[in-house]
Amino acid sequence: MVFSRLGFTLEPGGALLLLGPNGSGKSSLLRVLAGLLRPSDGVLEWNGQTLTEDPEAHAARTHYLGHHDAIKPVLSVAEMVRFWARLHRTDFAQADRAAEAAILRFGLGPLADMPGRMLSAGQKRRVNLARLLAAPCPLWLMDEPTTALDRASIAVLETVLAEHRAQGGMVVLSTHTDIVLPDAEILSLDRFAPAPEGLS
Ligand SMILES: Nc1ncnc2c1ncn2[C@@H]1O[C@H](COP(=O)(O)OP(=O)(O)OP(=O)(O)O)[C@@H](O)[C@H]1O
Repeated sequence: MVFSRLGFTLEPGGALLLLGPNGSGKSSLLRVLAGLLRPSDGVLEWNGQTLTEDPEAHAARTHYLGHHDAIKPVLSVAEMVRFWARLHRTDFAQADRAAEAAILRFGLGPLADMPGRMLSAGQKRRVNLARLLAAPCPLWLMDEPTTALDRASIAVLETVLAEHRAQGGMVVLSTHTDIVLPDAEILSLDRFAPAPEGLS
């Protein structure tokens, strides 16, 4: 067991910051919240409806950014972001405009035609972050999103997070570094570690 007796509620515009040492369960909790991992006990609800009742609806309203960047080596930056934008919209012209705006927002304009295999670690991470803006979703689940980002890119991300929340979006984010997330509720995973055997 990784954690137990853990509970929280996230309101529109809210943010939850997951903290804790390596192995305390931050990624596991994010995967549970994304519907990728089933908890052995407990429930997750969205507006009173259990997630398992309609997993596709939950996937459609959720962005999950895990440790691995979803980068195709042969696709260009523009093609990858456009792919994500089109996946979430029916109006392709609108999707392409959103993709372009997302690319510019994360400073990827000069790299738009660069194939994924030539990107640096921080550039790959920025392409993944551009997905957030290219395809609007209310719930952002982010596993250490600042990894490999330079200070300027972290500042852009902080602004993007604030704008998302100002529009009623929600964020659950794990990190080992400092990130500005005003009024975020803090969940320290080590507080929910199961008691060692014999002490429970
Ligand atoms: N697929 C799996 N099967 C078995 N155990 C796993 C699996 N994935 C993770 N674990 C274990 O669950 C625990 C929590 O891992 P998790 O990746 O959630 O931690 P974390 O808090 O995100 O760590 P880090 O800060 O290192 O990213 C660890 O002890 C890990 O070994």
